[in-house]
Amino acid sequence: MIFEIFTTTLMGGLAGYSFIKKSGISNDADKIQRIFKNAGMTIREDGQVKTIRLQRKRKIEGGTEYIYQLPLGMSSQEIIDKQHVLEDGLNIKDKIFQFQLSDLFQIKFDKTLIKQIKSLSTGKKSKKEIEIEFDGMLKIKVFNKGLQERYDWSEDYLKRDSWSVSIGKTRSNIIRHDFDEHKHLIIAGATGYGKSALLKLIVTSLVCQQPEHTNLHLVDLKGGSAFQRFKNLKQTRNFTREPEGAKEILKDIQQQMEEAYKEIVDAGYEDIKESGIKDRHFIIIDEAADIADDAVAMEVVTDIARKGRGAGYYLIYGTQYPSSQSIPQQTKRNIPVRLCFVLDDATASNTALGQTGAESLPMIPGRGIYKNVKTQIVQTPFISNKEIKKQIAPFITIRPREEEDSIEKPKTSGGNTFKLEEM
Ligand SMILES: Nc1ncnc2c1ncn2[C@@H]1O[C@H](COP(=O)(O)OP(=O)(O)OP(=O)(O)O)[C@@H](O)[C@H]1O
Repeated sequence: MIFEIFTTTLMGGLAGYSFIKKSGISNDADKIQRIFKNAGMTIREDGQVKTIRLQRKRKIEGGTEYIYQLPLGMSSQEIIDKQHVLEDGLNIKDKIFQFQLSDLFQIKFDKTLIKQIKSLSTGKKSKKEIEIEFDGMLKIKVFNKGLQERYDWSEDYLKRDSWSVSIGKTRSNIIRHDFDEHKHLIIAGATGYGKSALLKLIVTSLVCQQPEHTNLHLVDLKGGSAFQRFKNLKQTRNFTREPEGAKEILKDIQQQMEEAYKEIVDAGYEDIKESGIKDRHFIIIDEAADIADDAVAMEVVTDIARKGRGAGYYLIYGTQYPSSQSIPQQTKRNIPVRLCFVLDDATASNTALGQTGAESLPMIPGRGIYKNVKTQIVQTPFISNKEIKKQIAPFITIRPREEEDSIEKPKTSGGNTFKLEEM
């Protein structure tokens, strides 16, 4: 019976394979070339239409890399912006049943055999995903399967005594954001795709990795539920859920930051790293759009983005409504590193990321684009509230009631532990 199913499927596969081969559409290199022409990714030179030229291809883990030469006058950014057009083109089905010979060879003879054959015959294959890079040559990596849809955070991702936080996985790498190197971070994304989860993960990691030197200023304008669990951490210097409270805290931080920077410079150092001071301050704002109308608060945000790096005041700025109001131009210029989950449209993606792409991410919580030097698609680790509770438990202080009340107000001292004379 099993043999019969297998041989029938094999014959069907062979027929399908030879049809696809004949029509030339199984070949991703040909498809890419056609997509470029059809989508107008061409230039005109001496009256001729020119597009990318395939130089070579090679097998990589999970797919194939195609290496192209760009014609003079075509920009790689233009191609990166059209990644979704390429991806859609490569995933267009030419018929209901579509499988290749290689799919049949991957069948495992175990108790899932029937399921595997069924999924082949219903054509439920994983969507192909691509990554584009330009380093003088245009490299298009085509992966036969999508990125892992979820992975759980574990303690192994912690890097003790470091400001480098694990924030995602690509197919081949763990991506870490090193706050001492890249300082600020903008996190954008439509509601429900992992922004708050990532902010909680960052706070937990910082507290566990640098418990003695992390200073948190938490502005939770989404109702206070996400950051509430961090309110009584010994590292929490300020906590508010109100836009008005946020303004007061921000003004106070601005003053502290300026004093700290002056001390560093007066002592003859260029920045906090050079001074050897170990403390760092993280101003974490969840829903920046809620203070976007407040000119004073926004002026302070821009100032921290501009001057905070030298003084060790780092901004982590989350919003689900990226716009020119919620992320002013100057703030954007000073925060080149972004992590963007799926967004409503290309305009929002352009605002948050400086390029399109976030609008066509798959609707998978935790799937995002991390833009640093390179632009990479990542899956962020998932950390449960139970795990957060376990990790931060050693750092919770039970505050006397009076102090508990005052944490909503900015603290003018205590948060700033810059003591150069102690070094
Ligand atoms: N990295 C992840 N991997 C898998 N699932 C995730 C991940 N991050 C978040 N989720 C799931 O998505 C849900 C929504 O996440 P989260 O609350 O972080 O979204 P959000 O973008 O902050 O939304 P909102 O703005 O409405 O709070 C979580 O409850 C969780 O179930």
